[in-house]
Amino acid sequence: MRKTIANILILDDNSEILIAAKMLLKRHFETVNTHTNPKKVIEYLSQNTVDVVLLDMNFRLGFEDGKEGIFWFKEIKRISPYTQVILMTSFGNVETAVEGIKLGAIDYILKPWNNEALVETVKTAVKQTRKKLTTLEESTADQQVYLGIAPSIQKVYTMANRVAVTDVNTLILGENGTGKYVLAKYIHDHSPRKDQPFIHVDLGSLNENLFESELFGYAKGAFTDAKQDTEGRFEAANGGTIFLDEIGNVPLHLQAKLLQVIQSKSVIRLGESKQRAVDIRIITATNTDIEKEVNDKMFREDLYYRINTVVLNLPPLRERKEDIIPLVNFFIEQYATKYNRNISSINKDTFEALQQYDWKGNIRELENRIERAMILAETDQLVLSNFGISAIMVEQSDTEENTLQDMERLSIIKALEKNQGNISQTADELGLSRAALYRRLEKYNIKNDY
Ligand SMILES: Nc1ncnc2c1ncn2[C@@H]1O[C@H](COP(=O)(O)OP(=O)(O)OP(=O)(O)O)[C@@H](O)[C@H]1O
Repeated sequence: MRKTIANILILDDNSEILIAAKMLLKRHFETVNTHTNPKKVIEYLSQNTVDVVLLDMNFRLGFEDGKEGIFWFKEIKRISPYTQVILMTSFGNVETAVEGIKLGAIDYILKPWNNEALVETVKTAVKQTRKKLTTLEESTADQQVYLGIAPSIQKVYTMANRVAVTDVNTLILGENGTGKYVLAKYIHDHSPRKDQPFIHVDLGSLNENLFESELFGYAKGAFTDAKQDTEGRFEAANGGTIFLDEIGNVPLHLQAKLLQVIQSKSVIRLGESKQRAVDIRIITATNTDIEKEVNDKMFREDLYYRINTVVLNLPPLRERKEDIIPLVNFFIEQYATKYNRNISSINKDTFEALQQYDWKGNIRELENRIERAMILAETDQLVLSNFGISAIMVEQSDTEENTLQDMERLSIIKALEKNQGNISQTADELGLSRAALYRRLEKYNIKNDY
């Protein structure tokens, strides 16, 4: 059975209910998580996109009037307005559930539930969330992008402007949250294909069963659930751009199938033999060290050379610290509008701490933390605790980085000494290219006067 790609969260204090609901829903939806603690759920929602929450109305014995459910329902909607909430209630509490519906819950179900009805209710809710998110994506299609002042990022966007007007295959590299999707969309929006579709496929989230049917489409009857002829994502992108995200996570045998489409610019739907030509521009991205994957024979070399005509390297945020404060201001402005908050300032110490913090999750983490701060702030000035960051975390991230950098500096000096300043031998010993070694000598201000 084809599972619906969706993230479902079930929140109930009764672990038996959680197990039963998870077992049922896991058969129909890609990701199903459960939780007994509503506070943890709020934290999870501020970091993740959740399509649907199934929310129990009563948490503690003796508090069975459903009021707690309403409280947590409001919290969920405040943190994640696009998530749909289905209330779970017992017969005696229908009135409170109806109150929840008036406040915006999509539906309620009575415990014990009917399995089929529950699955259908969740499916309808997922569709609603998707509709809202698509509208949101469309309305933010020409959302402002903060390009950045650091030379490393400016180089990337200058290059992006140049490749945008061509059709060359472009590979975007960067850690999680560095803006690979944003850059791919930017290239599309600045290309002659901008009025045609931009199709984003997260290859990492497609399991093997879905891979071919999602990408290549299928003919009616090709498998049990194939009720009608359906085009795949490559065909949907015809005339425009397809963005193949997380390409480094595709298993070897499926890489061959991708290579074939990229080479021939045509697809064959499952259950058909007819080739269908597609006019597409291909942008790929990964956060893996793809060259290493190629060397380790985990990624096909021929596919790598197909996709990497131009490579754009997005630097992590900790290596472009000059962009942290402008990005903070950028997101404050966006979320002030979204949450209707009159916040425009941060105290100086907080600014400094934000700049020191190492942002392992890059721009995504920064954006999430600012959104959280904008929701939680009690005054019109943001303080560090609103970001969920403590002074200790800042200090640790700073010393961790320093220690690592100190260690790297020291090992370079030792290797240089040992090889009496010979750059090629030193680079070899350190497993670096000559260029990479020169960059580090400059970065750590090491003079090679051996
Ligand atoms: N230049 C930018 N200007 C404004 N917002 C940005 C920029 N780059 C990234 N962001 C924001 O940061 C978040 C992460 O960006 P994006 O999804 O493009 O990163 P990614 O590298 O594709 O992440 P992942 O590898 O985890 O999929 C998004 O919410 C995006 O809106």
